[in-house]
Amino acid sequence: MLFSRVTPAAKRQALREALASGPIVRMPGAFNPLSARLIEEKGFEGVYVSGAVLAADLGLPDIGLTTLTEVAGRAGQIARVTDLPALVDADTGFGEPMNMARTVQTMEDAGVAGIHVEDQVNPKRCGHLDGKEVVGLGDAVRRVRAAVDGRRDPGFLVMARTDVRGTEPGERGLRLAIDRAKALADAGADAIFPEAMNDLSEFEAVASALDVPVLANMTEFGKSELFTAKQLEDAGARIVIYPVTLLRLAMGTAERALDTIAADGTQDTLVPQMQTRARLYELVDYAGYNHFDANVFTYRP
Ligand SMILES: C[C@](O)(C(=O)O)[C@H](CC(=O)O)C(=O)O
Ligand SMILES: [Mg+2]
Repeated sequence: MLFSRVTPAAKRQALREALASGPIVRMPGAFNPLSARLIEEKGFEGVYVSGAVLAADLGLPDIGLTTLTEVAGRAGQIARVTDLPALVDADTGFGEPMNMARTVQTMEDAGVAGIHVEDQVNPKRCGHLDGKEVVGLGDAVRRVRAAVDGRRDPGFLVMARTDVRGTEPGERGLRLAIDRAKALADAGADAIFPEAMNDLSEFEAVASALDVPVLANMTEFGKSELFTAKQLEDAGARIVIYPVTLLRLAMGTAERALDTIAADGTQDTLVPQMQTRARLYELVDYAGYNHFDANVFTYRP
């Protein structure tokens, strides 16, 4: 049935082991619990819970309006239906360092495997937009230290994201981002998310300068080209996220479908593109609930 029997501690361990060796860890963004089921079935190693998706889902821009309670609630709903580890976007930590400690503990309680916290000022914005601002090194380090000190499960992954790359163009921006990443790793971050890298050589430069795993963000319509998992792995990245991909595809399809219904007066031509009723029931394990009540699953395709 639709819940995971793998404990949060075991999921955290699995993520750490996968990051330490073997192929790159691929994490598509789950825009809801159901899509997390699909991600697991298709053989991915983890699910990503995107702040941009969560905000968009609520009809909000991704500028730090969502609350810890909202994000942890949704992340927990996603984590409970999959055996995969979930990595959650904790934006700037939902407050000052003191809040950061509480953020980590709330995320632990939600059963997720780890979070990333970024060094942008509030209000934050998408890491691939221009005009971002970051906090000073001292504040960025304090956020990471508070997260690391606040966690109760040492297996819980605290990833530090730096948005410094996007604040300065050229070679200097990259150098500053690497320096910041090193300092955040020294402060105790288990992994680094260097945001808005321009090309593969930049991922390579960051990964080779650090002893901790590095994440590559393959968001569409951003600063980075869309590299393959293999290319990123060869460049030294240990984890790749496709944060908004499924939502963008689903919304693209929804928009076109509405146009078709409005134009034709029926959705009839769209039915072959749809996930069938049978497939949906399979994903939610409708039949499994018969264990409690044999009259529940009466559907025959
Ligand atoms: C990864 C990210 O933080 C997210 O919230 O998913 C975003 C993605 C996006 O807006 O495309 C980001 O800042 O890169
Ligand atoms: Mg985000």
